[in-house]
Amino acid sequence: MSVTRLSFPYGESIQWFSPEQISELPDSPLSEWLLSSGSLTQKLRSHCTKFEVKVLGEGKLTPFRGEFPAQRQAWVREVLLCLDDVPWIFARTLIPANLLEKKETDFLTLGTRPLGELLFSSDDFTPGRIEVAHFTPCQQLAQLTQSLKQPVTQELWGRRRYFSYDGEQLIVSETFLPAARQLIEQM
Ligand SMILES: C=C(O[C@@H]1C=C(C(=O)O)C=C[C@H]1O)C(=O)O
Repeated sequence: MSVTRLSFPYGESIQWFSPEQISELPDSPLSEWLLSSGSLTQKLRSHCTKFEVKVLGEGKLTPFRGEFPAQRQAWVREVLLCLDDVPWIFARTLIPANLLEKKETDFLTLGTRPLGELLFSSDDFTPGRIEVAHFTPCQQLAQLTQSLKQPVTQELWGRRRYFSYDGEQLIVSETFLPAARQLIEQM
């Protein structure tokens, strides 16, 4: 898998909705994956022999318009979650400066360990509501799927979750790549 770090960030500005606002969620089992409340990492691990986090990039960036209104800058982490060498999830996490300061070592030394191991390993972080999105990637993310040899033939589904910690919030968004949707729909 040849992905150039030169293109980080890959994320795009996406319109997120609460599930109730979406007239047609995808059929099950994809809808269950989208709305599942536990750790996505744990769910993914149970469907593969080899689970891998490939870090596409991390750094202090300006969020997209409307992505994190209260924050002018945030620590952004983008990764691919790969199952048996197949990229399933493009994940983009935004951590506000105040929260980064409180848990700096944890976040900055994460590396290829899944963020979920930090967020679900204690009661410190409280998962919030899930939002969903249904979109056609058009810029960097489209180039990324091409470079992964996963052409986008139908809109992608994604989900976004807030996690609260000591009065702060971080945002985790996860986009199901074409290969993931194909394999989930065969389950
Ligand atoms: C939030 C979780 O962590 C996963 C791992 C991520 C990472 O390592 O950056 C990002 C999003 C998640 O899919 C989870 O497991 O639910």
